[in-house]
Amino acid sequence: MNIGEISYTNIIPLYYYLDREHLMDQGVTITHAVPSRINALMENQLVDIGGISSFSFGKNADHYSLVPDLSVSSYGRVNSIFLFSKYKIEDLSDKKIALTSSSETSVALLKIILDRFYGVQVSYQVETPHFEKMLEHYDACLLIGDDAISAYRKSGAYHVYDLGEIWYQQTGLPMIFAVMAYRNEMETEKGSLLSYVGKSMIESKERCQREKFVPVIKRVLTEHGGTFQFWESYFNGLNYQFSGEHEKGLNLYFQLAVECGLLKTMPSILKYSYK
Ligand SMILES: C=C(O[C@@H]1C=C(C(=O)O)C=C[C@H]1O)C(=O)O
Repeated sequence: MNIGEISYTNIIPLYYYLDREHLMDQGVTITHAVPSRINALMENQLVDIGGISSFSFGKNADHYSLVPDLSVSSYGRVNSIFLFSKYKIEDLSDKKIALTSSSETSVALLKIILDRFYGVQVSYQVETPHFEKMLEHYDACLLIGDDAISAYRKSGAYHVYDLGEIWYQQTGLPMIFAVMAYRNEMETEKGSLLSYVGKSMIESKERCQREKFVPVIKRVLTEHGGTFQFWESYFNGLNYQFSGEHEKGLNLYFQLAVECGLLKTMPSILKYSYK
């Protein structure tokens, strides 16, 4: 079994307390990469279970199921998914926007927000995430994850929009950026290991929450700098559940994606029930 692990700070709580040695003994490997890469590896059956963009789950819902109770979501500001713009969002008509190549959920979310919530038509181009280079050539850029956090520190005079905040203001529902999904074959091929991995991720998340993320924050500080207070409010602003409200939020996102022509059909959300 190969587990996909997104190489961003926001998803660490779901993986932090995994017993990696035990997993290795079971023949499990772990692949680290940005979300779009994990999504592609899972589509190509090279990753079996992992945090993936919720949009990628929507595209592949016939072949994937959700590990219950897990997501990377926000009710309002997410603080790591930003549109940095030279213009106010309502004045972006006919402008050129650079989209990070690392994302699928937020790329579709931005298109939904501009089309459906602001009624502005723009042109898009996918680019390697690089704050300065993107804004040298484009009127605005979308960055996510740790790229967005470091760009925010130098965003100075640009208009900065948090997509989680806009989604919540417009819909009153949480925005689900990542889900924990597995390829359906795993249920028959690796049922007990799948169950162990899913339960371990839930336990990891719950322990991190009980500890108020302190051990995670200490590790993140050594790798990414910043202040304890910043990371504390970052992790507390994120939501790692998958409740009925999350399902509502995800279904609305999928419905709008279908209406905008970003998804072909409305996906159905299947959840695993542990035996
Ligand atoms: C909260 C975030 O959510 C991420 C956004 C994703 C996307 O846009 O495809 C995918 C996985 C999430 O980890 C973030 O990266 O800042």
